[in-house]
Amino acid sequence: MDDWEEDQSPVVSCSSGFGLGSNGSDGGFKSFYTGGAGNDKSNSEGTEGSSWKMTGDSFRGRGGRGGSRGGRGGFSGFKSEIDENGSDGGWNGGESRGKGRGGFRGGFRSGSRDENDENGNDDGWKGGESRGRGRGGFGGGFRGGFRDGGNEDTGRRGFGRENNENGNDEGEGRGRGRGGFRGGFRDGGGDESGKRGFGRGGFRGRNEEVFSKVTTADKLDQEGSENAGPKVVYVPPPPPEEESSIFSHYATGINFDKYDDILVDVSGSNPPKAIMTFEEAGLCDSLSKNVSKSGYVKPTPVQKHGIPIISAGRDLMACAQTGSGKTAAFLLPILQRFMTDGVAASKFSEIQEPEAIIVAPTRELINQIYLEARKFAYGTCVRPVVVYGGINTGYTIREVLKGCNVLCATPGRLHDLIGRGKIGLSKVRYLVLDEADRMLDMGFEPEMRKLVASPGMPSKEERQTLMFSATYPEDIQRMAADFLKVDYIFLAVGVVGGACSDVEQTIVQVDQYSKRDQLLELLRATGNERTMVFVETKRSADFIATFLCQEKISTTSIHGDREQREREKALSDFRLGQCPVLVATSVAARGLDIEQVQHVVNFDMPSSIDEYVHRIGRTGRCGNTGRAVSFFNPESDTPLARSLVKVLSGAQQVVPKWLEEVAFSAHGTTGFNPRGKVFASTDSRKGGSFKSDEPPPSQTSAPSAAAAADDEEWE
Ligand SMILES: Nc1ncnc2c1ncn2[C@@H]1O[C@H](COP(=O)(O)OP(=O)(O)OP(=O)(O)O)[C@@H](O)[C@H]1O
Repeated sequence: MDDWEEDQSPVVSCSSGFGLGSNGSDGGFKSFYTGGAGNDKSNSEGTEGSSWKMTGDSFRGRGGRGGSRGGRGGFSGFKSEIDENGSDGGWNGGESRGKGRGGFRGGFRSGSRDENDENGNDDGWKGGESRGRGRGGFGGGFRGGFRDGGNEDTGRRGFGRENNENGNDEGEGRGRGRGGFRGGFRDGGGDESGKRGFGRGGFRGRNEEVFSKVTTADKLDQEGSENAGPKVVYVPPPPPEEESSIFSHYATGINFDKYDDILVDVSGSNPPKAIMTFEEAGLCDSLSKNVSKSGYVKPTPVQKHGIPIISAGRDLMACAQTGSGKTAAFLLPILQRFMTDGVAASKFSEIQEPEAIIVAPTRELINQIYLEARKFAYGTCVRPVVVYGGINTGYTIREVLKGCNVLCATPGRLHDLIGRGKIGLSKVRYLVLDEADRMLDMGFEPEMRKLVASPGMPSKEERQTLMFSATYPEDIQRMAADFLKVDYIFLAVGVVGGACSDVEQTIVQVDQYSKRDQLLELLRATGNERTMVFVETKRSADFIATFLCQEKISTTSIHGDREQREREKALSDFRLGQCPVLVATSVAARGLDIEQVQHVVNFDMPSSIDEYVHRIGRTGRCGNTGRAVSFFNPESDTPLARSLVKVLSGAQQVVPKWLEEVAFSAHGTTGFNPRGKVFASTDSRKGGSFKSDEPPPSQTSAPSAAAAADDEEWE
């Protein structure tokens, strides 16, 4: 990536006001405009840091902010946006064109709204254009055109046409740029839509909200700094206040009691004895009440073992199958300790020092963990807070400063708040890594190392570190040991990396071109049952969602190119059954606990077997049964065959003959016993016996290459 690209601040949102400006460096120029309402427009060039502000009479909120940042010798990018409450209507547009090194690179994005929803989110239409030439040619792009993203009450004026209930956007794009074109007409709607437009093709403009990895996330939401990237305006709806919603839960399934039969392996010196009931956990009254209000009658194995281990002050690396209650396994003992020892009373302070920090890889997952923490802490003095990217920083900071005992965070936003001096680490007693293998893989490992090395963070000897996942590649286990005390306990419930046996897994051999028809057939057969369809790239998520909508299957989608507001709306529509089909990338593969997901479809096979295990684990949770159908294309998915056979066998599933043959032919037969004991519950300190059969990276499958190209959307 060249310097210029690193300098880009993706456009996050656009809404009201009209802004035009630029903010350059290195011999470029810098200017900034904060505009109020309507058509006000500023175009300031060549002024270092000039700025002006106005507040529109007719609008309550601060107006849009527009700016374009330029790299050396030019400028690029544009953003326009609203304030955190987004209460202002009007319209907004922005344009930027500029010269980059050796050429132009620029962008334009404009937006407008007619009416806001209650959160002030920008519905209505948005349009945008970005044009420009980068080094040696075009590096700009276009995204937008007309975008009509409203709900029923919005988005009916302006240029946008009436949109579907899902708020999917329709846009027109034109442009040239490196890598082609993305735009054209995009129409991703529900029943009423999806008929117009040319889909999304080719080019992908650069100034979109695309990456939410830490480095970008740090830039994303910086507020109050002219040098910063665009301000994120989204403020999520407040969490439920009524007890019935806080404690709403789904019933455990018929296989819940079978959890007791799962083999458990606890290794490490002097592990505390498991508990058999919640009463034995010694929870205080409030917690006990909250546990029963949550519908928990008896602990799952990971809770039976995990709770006493954590209560005894031991570090823990725990592996248990998807949907088996890992979240409560770490939350309950932490909260109990806080109740026993006391925590700082929640009160406003310019810096908050949480006693527990929980990190997870995606925004939706950390929010879910927060809601669980809030549920179990209900009626106690412990205040959990959640922070994640894609929502307004000012709002987030205000929430944190009100008091924070348990901080649930995605890494990018966590580091941002630490950097701003809003979070101090010196009181941290618990550090929890949920989806620990993901938190320690290449993407997040540096962030985690940075976190534990941050000023004030107690050393591993002085804090308790807890790691949870359903999968633990051995190399990650070894690395995880760097974060844990030497005598940590390794807890494996069932087979490490094994799939949940309550999910009936079917592998269907397909070729690339028959997948869509097969998906359609399958979804027509499942009717209104809730189904998650996993695809490998963000682009195909949009494409498949659009296709299904055109086929009158009410579908929504979630992936990292969608704004946070859209992501949360999609999830909520899916949860509520308004859209029974959710097309998702791996951003939704881990941790999400959604009631009544009966089916998972792997439209594209994932590139790793662990990802497969997490994806299919979105169904068959908490003793309920579920089904997973996976489209296996031998042309691209063969490298996964052998691991897949093992996972199927390990979960007592039927292994198709053809898959065994593919697995044999791909890897030879030495030592291959598809029916044998396929996994061991293995602590890597014992030498380990879990060996991945996935090929080394050079042999990765086509989807994984595609995914790499599309990049992924972890927070
Ligand atoms: N002891 C229990 N009794 C009844 N329900 C439970 C119990 N423990 C957890 N649950 C419920 O089971 C569901 C799955 O729990 P949770 O999300 O913690 O699973 P998980 O192991 O973290 O899954 P994943 O690996 O997918 O992250 C949740 O709805 C949770 O409330």
